[in-house]
Amino acid sequence: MLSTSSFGMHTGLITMTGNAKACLWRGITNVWHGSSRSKVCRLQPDGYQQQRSFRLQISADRGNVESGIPATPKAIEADGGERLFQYVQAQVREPEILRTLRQETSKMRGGVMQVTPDQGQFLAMLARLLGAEKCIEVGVFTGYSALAVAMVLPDSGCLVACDRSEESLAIAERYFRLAGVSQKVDVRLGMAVDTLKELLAQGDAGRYDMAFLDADKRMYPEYYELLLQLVRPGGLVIVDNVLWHGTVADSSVMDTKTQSIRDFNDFLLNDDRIDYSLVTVGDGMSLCRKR
Ligand SMILES: C[S@@+](CC[C@H](N)C(=O)[O-])C[C@H]1O[C@@H](n2cnc3c(N)ncnc32)[C@H](O)[C@@H]1O
Repeated sequence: MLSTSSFGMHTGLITMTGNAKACLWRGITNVWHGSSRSKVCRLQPDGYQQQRSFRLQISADRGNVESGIPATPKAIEADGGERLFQYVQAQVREPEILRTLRQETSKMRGGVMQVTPDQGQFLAMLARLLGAEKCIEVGVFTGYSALAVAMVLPDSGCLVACDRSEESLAIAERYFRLAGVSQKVDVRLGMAVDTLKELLAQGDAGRYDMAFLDADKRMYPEYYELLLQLVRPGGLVIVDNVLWHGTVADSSVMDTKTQSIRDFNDFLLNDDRIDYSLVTVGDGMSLCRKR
């Protein structure tokens, strides 16, 4: 059940009770089933979804005394996550072209799928830290994360951008042109597994510095194995949505998608081919550095 103090306005408060959780962004409502705790979230005036796993996950859980791990990081606990998320987004140096793309995408059906501004900036930072020349993205959509990375690649660099949606890629390509990075982006329309296998067949194993995985979640294990072959030792495979709106930590949620992400996270935790760090940026990103 949804109730709201000013439903339809960009700054309204939504209270979620019963068997529904909702997260709202510009003019679009997404409701999914989950636990019955009452939640509050604020509509976004600026076109990005609140992908705050922690905010949705705040519970009566006060942490584990035995392990010494607190319930939530101090800043989030003090704030509830809401203002802090807004504050973090306001600290992003978002180029105008990315802001325009984000705002256009947020009005589209499925606009919630694009990464948040801090994620885009974080990916660009990782590409710079790696001195990346060759990157791959699996799951481009309208191109926010791909553009964030392509913009920081050197002129000699290349991003292979994979997606199966012609319609989404058309928007992405328009923005690549507007940003003047088209020559650095190799757009591949089709099923991403086929594209990755083609790259391996043409001898690209170990040639990539960084890969970003943000497509169909149940295929993550297969993409990951292919991407791990494509990146060089010391290169990064970055996996998005590994917290799945916080549901991975809620033992009452047992749907197959959540469970597949939990299983995949556990697999990464134990994979000794990589150095591994799960960071709570956006909806959770796993950094997998190939050893
Ligand atoms: C979460 S969105 C990607 C968001 C994007 N990274 C961004 O920042 O806007 C997932 C994308 O994966 C694509 N996708 C899903 N399954 C795919 C597959 N099997 N092969 C290629 N692309 C796929 C979808 O078409 C969709 O555009």
